[in-house]
Amino acid sequence: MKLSSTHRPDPSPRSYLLRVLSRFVVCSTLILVVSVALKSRSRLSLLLPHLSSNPPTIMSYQQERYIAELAVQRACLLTQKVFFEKAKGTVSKDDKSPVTIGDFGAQALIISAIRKNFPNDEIVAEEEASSLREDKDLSAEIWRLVKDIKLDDAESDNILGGPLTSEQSMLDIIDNGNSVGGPKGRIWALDPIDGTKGFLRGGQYAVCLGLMVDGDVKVGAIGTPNLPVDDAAPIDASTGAQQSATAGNGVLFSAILGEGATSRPLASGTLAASKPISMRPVAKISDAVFCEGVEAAHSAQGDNAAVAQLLGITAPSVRLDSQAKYCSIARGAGDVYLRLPVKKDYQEKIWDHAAGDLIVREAGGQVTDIYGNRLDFSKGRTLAVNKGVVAAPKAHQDQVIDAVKTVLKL
Ligand SMILES: Nc1ncnc2c1ncn2[C@@H]1O[C@H](COP(=O)(O)O)[C@@H](OP(=O)(O)O)[C@H]1O
Ligand SMILES: [Mg+2]
Ligand SMILES: [Mg+2]
Ligand SMILES: [Mg+2]
Repeated sequence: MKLSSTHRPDPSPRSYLLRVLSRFVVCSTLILVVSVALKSRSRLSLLLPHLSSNPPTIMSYQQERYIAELAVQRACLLTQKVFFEKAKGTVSKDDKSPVTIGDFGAQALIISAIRKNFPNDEIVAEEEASSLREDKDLSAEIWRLVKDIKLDDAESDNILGGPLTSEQSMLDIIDNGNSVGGPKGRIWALDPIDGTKGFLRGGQYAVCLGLMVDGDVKVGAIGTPNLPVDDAAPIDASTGAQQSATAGNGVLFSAILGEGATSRPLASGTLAASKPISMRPVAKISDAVFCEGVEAAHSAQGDNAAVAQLLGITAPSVRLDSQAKYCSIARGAGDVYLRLPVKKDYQEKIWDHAAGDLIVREAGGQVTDIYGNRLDFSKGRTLAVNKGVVAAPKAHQDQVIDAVKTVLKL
């Protein structure tokens, strides 16, 4: 009989078994290869997020926090040196606000550490070097200071890139903080000395660094060399320049989004041990203690007092310069931070708030503007769409905002 081309004779049981077996082997090898490829891709995408079509949910920022804290700690060695000098090399900026050799020097040291560790990141920093390029004596004075600052621990100092190489490179590094900011990418916000007026007066000041990713603050670190290490040390309500009799002064605060806030004593080498911090539970808002700025030109103290009165708060407000206010309420030394606007057209600067905003929120607080909107760090170098700042325990934020709206007739 002639066989058609499609017709095959029935296979023998042996060859049939062999065919089934070989198909099974091919199929299972294929399944294995595909599943291994998928697994390693998802593992890789955690490290290289651009490989994944969905952004990874876990991104820990531990390294960024570590570098930020170490860089702030090193910069505080410089600011502390200048703090105890009578002449702080103060010059007046175009807006008439002061800037000292401490501000310039701290900015150079911190930007150099960021450049070394995260060379592709952008930086929005408060100061720029144009006045130093015209004032050779001041530039030389800052360089004399900066070149000798190092952490006691050589390995930690090397991680930050070691000493800067020349006066000229120091000026260029200071000008690296000129990013326009915005809603995309990794951008650091740096205030080398926040509360310069407090720094000059002998009060509180803070060295502040935050990392924003796509306009959202992910990491914050703040060094406050004049805050007491002891969270419960009494604060002088009129000056804020208190001394702790026991544990001494100098605290380093930090936070990572979603991972809580911590504090540790400021050290001079490796980082000291940290502990979690949180806002104080306040049963009734009338029990709360207000923090506000010392400078009447920076926040409306009369309006602050009217809000306090409306809320039934009788304790005197504690006046502190700088983001030490955010840090204080984050560790329960005070409960509410009010920064009600003095001038209608003033735009708050992102470096004055980025790190403090995150530290307070991670300690259990809420931070908004006077309308109750979250601070928006994606609008450039200023908080262009916000007015003023209100920070309070989460449970009481709405009540405080209502009082603010009543007092300001919003
Ligand atoms: N009219 C104004 N309203 C609000 N903040 C102002 C202001 N003029 C200056 N500032 C900011 O207030 C900051 C100090 O805040 P505080 O009064 O809470 O200590 C200053 O930071 P620098 O000291 O870094 O320049 C400056 O950026
Ligand atoms: Mg300033
Ligand atoms: Mg500032
Ligand atoms: Mg400043």
